[in-house]
Amino acid sequence: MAKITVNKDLASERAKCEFNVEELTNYLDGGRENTARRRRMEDKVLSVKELRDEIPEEYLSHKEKYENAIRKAVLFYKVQKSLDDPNQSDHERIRNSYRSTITSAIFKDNSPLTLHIVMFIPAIIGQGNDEQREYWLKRAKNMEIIGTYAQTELGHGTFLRGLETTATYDPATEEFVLHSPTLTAYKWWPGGLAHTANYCVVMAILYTKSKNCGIQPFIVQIRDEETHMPLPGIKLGEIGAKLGYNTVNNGFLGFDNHRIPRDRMLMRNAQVSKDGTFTAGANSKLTYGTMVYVRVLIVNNMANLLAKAVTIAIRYSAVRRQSKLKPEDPEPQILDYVTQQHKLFIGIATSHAYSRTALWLWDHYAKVTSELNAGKLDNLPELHSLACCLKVLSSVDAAVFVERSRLACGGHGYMLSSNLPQTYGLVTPASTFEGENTVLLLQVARSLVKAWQQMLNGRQLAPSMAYLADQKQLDRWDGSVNGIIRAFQKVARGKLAFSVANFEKYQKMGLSREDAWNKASVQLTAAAESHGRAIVVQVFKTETDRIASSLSPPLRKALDQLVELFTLYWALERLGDLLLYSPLSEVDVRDMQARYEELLEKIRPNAVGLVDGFDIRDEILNSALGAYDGRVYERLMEEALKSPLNAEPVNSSFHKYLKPFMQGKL
Ligand SMILES: CCCCCCCC/C=C\CCCCCCCCC/C=C/C(=O)SCCNC(=O)CCNC(=O)[C@H](O)C(C)(C)COP(=O)(O)OP(=O)(O)OC[C@H]1O[C@@H](n2cnc3c(N)ncnc32)[C@H](O)[C@@H]1OP(=O)(O)O
Ligand SMILES: Cc1cc2nc3c(=O)[nH]c(=O)nc-3n(C[C@H](O)[C@H](O)[C@H](O)COP(=O)(O)OP(=O)(O)OC[C@H]3O[C@@H](n4cnc5c(N)ncnc54)[C@H](O)[C@@H]3O)c2cc1C
Repeated sequence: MAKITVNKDLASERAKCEFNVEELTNYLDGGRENTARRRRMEDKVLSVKELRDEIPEEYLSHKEKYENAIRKAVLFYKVQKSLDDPNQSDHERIRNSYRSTITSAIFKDNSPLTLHIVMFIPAIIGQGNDEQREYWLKRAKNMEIIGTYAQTELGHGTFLRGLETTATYDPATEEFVLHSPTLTAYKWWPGGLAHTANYCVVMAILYTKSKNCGIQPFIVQIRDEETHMPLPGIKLGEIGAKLGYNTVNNGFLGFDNHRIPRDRMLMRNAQVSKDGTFTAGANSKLTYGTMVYVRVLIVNNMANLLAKAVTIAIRYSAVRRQSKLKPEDPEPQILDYVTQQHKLFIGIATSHAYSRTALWLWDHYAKVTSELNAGKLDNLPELHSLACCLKVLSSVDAAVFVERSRLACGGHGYMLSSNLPQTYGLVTPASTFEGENTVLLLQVARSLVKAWQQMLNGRQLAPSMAYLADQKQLDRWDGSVNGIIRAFQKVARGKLAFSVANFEKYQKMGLSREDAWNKASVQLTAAAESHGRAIVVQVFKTETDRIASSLSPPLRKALDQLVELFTLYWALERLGDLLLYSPLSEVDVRDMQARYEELLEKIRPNAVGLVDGFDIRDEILNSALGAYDGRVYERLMEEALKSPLNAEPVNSSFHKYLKPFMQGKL
């Protein structure tokens, strides 16, 4: 293997690191064997030359980008399949791949098959009865059919009960008639829907015996399996260029009285019999299960995307020298500016916080799902609330810290060759898709208000809300991590109590329950956000303590510093709340600030080691600024030279327009 020359600043950063980077990687992967397995998979995928782009994607046309993405998606799927361990359960397969970011090496802007894997197959698993699973899963898993999840419409994304697509049962032919009565009823957004999928799970309002039976899932063929032409009665297309996700092939879909057989309604929860009799499921919200599943996955996805961005920004900050700290000294590495550390170290800590939280949530999801399969529904409301609030917080924080990583790279962070703009394009839609964040916070608030009433009635609360029942005030400020976690719980409790009181006050003033809720909703969403913060700091701390106990002291210390930094960062961000709801004094604030600055200093020598520990290969980072060797300037120039405009010294537009214009001839 050719020896790589590493930038000397990066090399000396690596020499300074106080812990064993490989041990950190193994910790993140969940063990040495998992690291080895992940690397084997990466080696295998990256050895396929055809999966690499000859021309940078950004110089392709919209159409070429899609065609190239499909070419690679097919090949990538085959390589992945050849590496699959058939003995793993679906749960293990997902858990074991939580650190896999190899898809990013192939697609800068995500794959057109994402929705097939992430929603179509899970919708069949979650919504299909045994017979339907048997038939459709085999076809979907073998890629004999490609599907997506078509729920959102041009006129409605959030409000599912307001969807306009109808599925009307016709007992005479034992068929459902799918129809889009208006333009706003067109399905709009589903990934892969435009030109990739030939099937989809369509969420539509079911009518049988002239009754609205609510939103139900239907598996619908939309294109001919041979010719790929849209079937009669189906209008399909692409929704156009977007901020990101441009290779995901998001589409629109309209139905003109399109008929499908009765057995195409996915009938795990509710059923329609041959004569049109509707049997409701145990809980109508089980129909929303696919969204819960994806919200859980998003938390992990956000942690991985943030790890990527912060790896790029930290390495770049170790290489980049700018300005002067002291007049007599040379220009320092920008990583030596404490403001730069403040911008970036929180990104490292946040990625750790959400990857720990994501695993914790995934295990919780798996437990509740197996209960649901056994007919026990008691823990569904808590799971829904947790998935909503952790999806919201992880997506908001990832978007903020990815963008901060980009800004921290100055002008070069604006270059597509840094891969930071595209990474932002991948994190920011997560605040909207799978439930718009404000709307999901209102769902969390709804569950908190309910819990509050249960507490007042002396009933037991779900474990993640149990802290609400602790009425004791904090008698003194405790600045330890555990002390701050308790303070965050007091903040969440206090804000909830305040918003419930206002919600009730507005009703007493004569507003309807709905109007009072709307009027109190800014406070309610703030309480929901605080609840989420309390959960994340607590899970981050307890899960790190639990898993890191057997690590070497230097690594343990580095992880404890990240947990403390994360906790202090949010305490300092939320000073107003803490001053209102905890016994925090001005002196305590000064102490916290001092400790925060001390932590930045302690983390500084380990910063490059910490991002190296994420073990994200150059091919996955795809960044001129973030490569392992730190050849930032050389790579920027190499990438610049790939611009098609650099293929000729004089562009034809000079003779056509500029020259006549400058010579006054145009
Ligand atoms: C760590 C392991 C990870 C491993 C990772 C492995 C590798 C995986 C690789 C990559 C993963 C990458 C993932 C990222 C890519 C993702 C691409 C995503 C593409 C996007 C797709 C989409 O966006 S699909 C469309 C999504 N749409 C939405 O989310 C719509 C949002 N709206 C709603 O959900 C509802 O309408 C809303 C909840 C807002 C309101 O519903 P409504 O019927 O009006 O209900 P309401 O009256 O308000 O409440 C009634 C009652 O129901 C309860 N409830 C609501 N929802 C649920 C639910 N889902 N489950 C359970 N209960 C629910 C609600 O709380 C109320 O309860 P009560 O208060 O009455 O008790
Ligand atoms: C990249 C991307 C991929 C997507 N992929 C898919 C897909 O594969 N399949 C699919 O079905 N959908 C998909 N979607 C659609 C996505 O799920 C919706 O955009 C999302 O659910 C939000 O709905 P909306 O766009 O209708 O926003 P709206 O609900 O119209 O929200 C607009 C504003 O109104 C506010 N608002 C709405 N309702 C309330 C309320 N009750 N209280 C307070 N404020 C409210 C929101 O907070 C927001 O500020 C995708 C979207 C994106 C961006």
